Amino acid sequence: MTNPPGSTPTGPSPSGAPLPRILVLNGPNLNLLGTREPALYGHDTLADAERLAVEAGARAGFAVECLQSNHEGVLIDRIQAARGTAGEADGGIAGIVLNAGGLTHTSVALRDALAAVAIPFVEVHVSNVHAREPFRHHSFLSAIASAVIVGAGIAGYGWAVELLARRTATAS
Ligand SMILES: O=C1C[C@@](O)(C(=O)O)C[C@@H](O)[C@@H]1O
Repeated sequence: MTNPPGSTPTGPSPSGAPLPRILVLNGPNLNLLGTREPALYGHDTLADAERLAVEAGARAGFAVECLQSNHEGVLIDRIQAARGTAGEADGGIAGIVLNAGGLTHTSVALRDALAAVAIPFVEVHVSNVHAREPFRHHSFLSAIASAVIVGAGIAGYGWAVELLARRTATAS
């Protein structure tokens, strides 16, 4: 269900006004969800996770755009492109759900991009990273995240969208 950047799978609101958008970004190896180390990550696929996010967005009046990439720069480019778009005519990006995979534990550049755009984001991990190897206990992203959801399986994607939708509605 990975959509090209700019797509709005849930369409305009009944009034015809564009829906605000939530961007669901997945990093390296998350395209393998469902077949990758199922004892750790379960059998649900990335398409299943994205479907939960789209459905949660639709219930809350948000369009959801999904992108997965194994390349750090692609993720950073998409985050940068979202900067300052929140009020734009196409709805703009009001929030980001991010599972950065292994980049979570290594990428200062991804953190810098998120800090630069100042768009609220929820960090999601399918597995409980704190119950795993020590190198997964540190995240470069958590300190600047609105919230962190770990170990809830793919349910975390739907909850993250719901949380961003609520917080965005409260903030405006
Ligand atoms: O790729 C991943 C997946 C992950 O982000 C998760 O969703 O549990 C946890 C990371 O440590 C790992 O590198």
